Order: sequence, then structure tokens, then C-alpha cells
Amino acid sequence: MSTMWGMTSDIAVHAEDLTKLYGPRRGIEGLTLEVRTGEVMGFLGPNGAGKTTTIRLLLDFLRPTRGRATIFGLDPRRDKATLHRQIGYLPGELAFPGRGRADALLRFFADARGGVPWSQVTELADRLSLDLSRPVHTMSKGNKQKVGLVQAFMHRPALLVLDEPTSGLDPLVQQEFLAMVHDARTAGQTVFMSSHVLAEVQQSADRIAIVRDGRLAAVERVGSLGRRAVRTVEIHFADPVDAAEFDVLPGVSDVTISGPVLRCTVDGRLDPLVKAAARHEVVDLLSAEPDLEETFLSFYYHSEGAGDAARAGA
Ligand SMILES: Nc1ncnc2c1ncn2[C@@H]1O[C@H](COP(=O)(O)OP(=O)(O)OP(=O)(O)O)[C@@H](O)[C@H]1O
Repeated sequence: MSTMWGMTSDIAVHAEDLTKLYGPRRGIEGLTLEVRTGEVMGFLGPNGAGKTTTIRLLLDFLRPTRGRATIFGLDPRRDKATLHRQIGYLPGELAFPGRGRADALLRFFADARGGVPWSQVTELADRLSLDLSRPVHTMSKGNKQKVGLVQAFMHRPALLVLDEPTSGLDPLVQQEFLAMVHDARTAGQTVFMSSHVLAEVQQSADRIAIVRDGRLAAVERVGSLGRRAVRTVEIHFADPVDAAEFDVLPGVSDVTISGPVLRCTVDGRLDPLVKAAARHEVVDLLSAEPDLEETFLSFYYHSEGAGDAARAGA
């Protein structure tokens, strides 16, 4: 529960059957989802999956065809004024007006939010290596994105809604952004951020919701995805081994042998493979870092009923 901002709901975002149809086209359909207060939720899906549509519905920039959403238990339309200062929003498509400098634009946002201490703005600008003296219209896409991030974070809102926040940022700045998300979470803020790259939210999200073709495909804790980690393993033996001995092991698949080297994929525990390998002389063993994307695909596309379990709200 968040009381720091006067928000007392355990649920920061609640969507119930949220649907937006664009004529015969589906923006998002039947989305039922909860983001708990204080968690970081990654909202993932390929381009065109419905992420931006969902975010715009949640913030009442779009009206749903059916269904509803609440933010901290409040109605985004009726309670717009109350919610305004509690939400930091980074749009997917940034368009800043005028030809002014970044600091002038951010002062405008600070005033619009009832006065934000300027030190909070400069601190964020420093973290992101953003030069506030530059006119925004002359900035690169990445620097404009930094201005967008500063305006979203500057008033330390209870809820951050970020549409593709790392778009255009170089890897170092991306890391700093993820550190900002981590700090926000530590401070009790809730973060809902979209991305089309799973690895990007792996470090910072508590849970991940996946949309495909305008529908929610899964909601999963990042930790439980990790426990089902799929690894590629390579074992170098002193002498050639027989594939038949290994491809029967639980969780082991795609076994290939080339001379004394065995390569395979392991879904879950490494123990059966390690014990079987130990019957031979092992020269070397390499296990590749589990990749969340691979894990996810394995979890949802090869595992029966996983989608149902996820929809039940993992
Ligand atoms: N104003 C609109 N009119 C008609 N169709 C739209 C409109 N906005 C979005 N769509 C369609 O709705 C679907 C979902 O789009 P949306 O922008 O929400 O996806 P997204 O997941 O945010 O993708 P991206 O990462 O490419 O922004 C797409 O098929 C898109 O073409």
C-alpha cells in the first residue's frame, strides 16, 4: 500500500476487459490486468501488439470501446486532476512544442505540477548526461528521450507510465535509466513500462505482462521465469561419449556430439546432466547465461497450459 503520495490503494493500475477496436482492427481486446502498488511491471510485445493503445487507455487519452481502468482505485477521467500529479508519463512518440531550451521546457512542466524543486530536475539531467542549455528542437532523438524521462520522473510520482523508455538511448544511458527505475522502486513508486525487447526489462521488472496481437498472452514473475531457465551447455570430455546416454535425461534436449564435445539445451535443473557427465572424465563445462527471451518462448510455446496459469495472475 502506498500512502506516501496520499494514494492508499494496493493496486496501482487495474484494467478490466479493457478493449479498443479501431473499426475492424484490434488495438487491444479484453485486457484484464493488475499492477500492484510498488512493483515494476514490464509490458512487452512486438510492434503493433497494442502496448501504446493500452497505455493511452489507462491514462484516458483514448476512450475504450468497452471495459474500464482505474489508477489507485480512481477513475482516470473523473479524477484526472487528482491523478495528474501522481503520474509521470513518457509518451512513445515525443513531440515537444516550440524552439525553447530544455531547461525552459522543464521549468514549464515543473510549474504545471505545482512546483518541483529544481534540484530534482538537475539531478536527473546529470544522471542522464543531458545538457539543459540546448534547445530541444536541435536535439537528437536520444537527447529528446532524456528530456522526456526527466519530465516523467521529476516530480517523483507515485506511478510512472513509460512507453518504450529506452528507445534511442545508448547502452550506458540505458543502464542509468534502469538504475533510476530501481531507485524509484526502492522509494515505493510503481512503474509500468512497455518495451518490445524482453532483455531490456529483465534487470528491473518484478513481473512481465506480454501482449501479442492485441491480447494479453501471459503475466509472469521474472523470478519464476529465471527458475525455468533454459541454458545451452557444452561439455568437453577426455574421450568421445554416446548421445544416447544424455538425450534421455530429464530437461535435456538438442544433444549433438562432435568427437569428445557434447552440446545440448537444458530446461530447468542442471543436476541430471552433471551427474551423467561425471561418469566420464570431464575436461571442461560451459553453461551459457539463461536468456529470458529463450526462456519465455520455451515456457509459453512448448509448455501446455502455461498461458492459462499465467492468465490466472501468476
Ligand atoms: N489511431 C489508430 N487507428 C487505427 N489503428 C490503430 C490506431 N492506433 C493503433 N492502431 C492499430 O492498433 C494496433 C496496436 O497498436 P499499438 O500502437 O498500440 O501497438 P504497440 O504495441 O504500441 O506497437 P509499437 O511498439 O509499434 O508502438 C496496431 O495494429 C495498430 O496499427
